[in-house]
Amino acid sequence: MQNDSEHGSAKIRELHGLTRIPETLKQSQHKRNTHLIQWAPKLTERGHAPMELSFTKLNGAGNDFVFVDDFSSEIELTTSQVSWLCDRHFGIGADGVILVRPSVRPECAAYMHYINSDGTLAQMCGNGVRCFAKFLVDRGYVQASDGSFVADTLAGPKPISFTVDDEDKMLQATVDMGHPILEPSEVPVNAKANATSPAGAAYAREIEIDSPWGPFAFTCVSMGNPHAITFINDFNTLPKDLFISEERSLETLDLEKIGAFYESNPVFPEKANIEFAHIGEAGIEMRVYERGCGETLACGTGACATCVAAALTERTGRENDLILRGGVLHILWTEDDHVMMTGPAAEAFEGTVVL
Ligand SMILES: N[C@H](CCC[C@H](N)C(=O)O)C(=O)O
Repeated sequence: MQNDSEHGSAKIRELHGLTRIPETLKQSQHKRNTHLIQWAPKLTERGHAPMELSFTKLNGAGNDFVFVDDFSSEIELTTSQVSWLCDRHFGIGADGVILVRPSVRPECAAYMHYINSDGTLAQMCGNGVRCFAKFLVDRGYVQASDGSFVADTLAGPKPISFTVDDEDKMLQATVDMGHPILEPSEVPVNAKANATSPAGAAYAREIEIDSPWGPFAFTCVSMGNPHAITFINDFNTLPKDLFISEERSLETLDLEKIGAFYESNPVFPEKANIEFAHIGEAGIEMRVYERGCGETLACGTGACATCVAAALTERTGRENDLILRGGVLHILWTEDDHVMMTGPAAEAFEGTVVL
């Protein structure tokens, strides 16, 4: 007969579909009789020798990342290793992992390899590339006195200018995020272009996509990665069960429900980052449900895409403060079609893990 604690553990394991206790857990349970379920791949089951991994934790406006110096280009992480590194209870905790590698482009200082917390690769990461700047400056790969460099990404080279505040160890960077991509087939989104931008580009403007809570109108913009932005003027027009409290506002919108529904909607063949925006008095208020991550406190490419969408739909001008849960990003969509993103980057701590 199982005693209560073993019965309880069996119940938890059953819930999580774990049919056996890893050896390491048996010892820990034996010693500390805990219900800890380790998601970390067991040392003895990796099929390779344990890998010691030094990392640095950085964030841009609360969008946080595990950085790894991979200038030797030897590190390949499995999906389960990325998920464990990003797990906020059993691992380090982050929205994604960034491997810093050499660039093949002579004009670029290094290449940023961004992986979402679910292990999927993404073309670009705006908050991540500002943290990338801080990582390179702090380690002397880029001289602080230079004040600028070019980062290599899957979305192409991104020129960055930066200042370093030695006092609070913060870095402020302005990144040329390049041209917004508006052609529906390139976002990509399965929708016909129904509008033309001032520069003459066809795009999907306020296309209605139905949901169990009614249709939402999305404007679709890529910054190298796909974004779908919906603007909500009056939250009281939305169903009550879309909110986590009686108050109906952007802050109480149940993003786990509505964000997840649209992130994987078949209208987005490569899924999409979903932004919910409201034009406020101090700027564009925005929350984001990210592809491959879920809700994050900020999204740089999402802030860029939302600024472009707000200007395209004549809600605002081409320069806006994007007010996110984790901070404010300043976005300018220039007349010559470059999106300039300005914001902070900070380091939290360094460490070493064994994978
Ligand atoms: N947080 C990132 C975006 C990550 C995009 C990723 N979720 C995807 O496109 O799959 C940013 O600051 O731009």
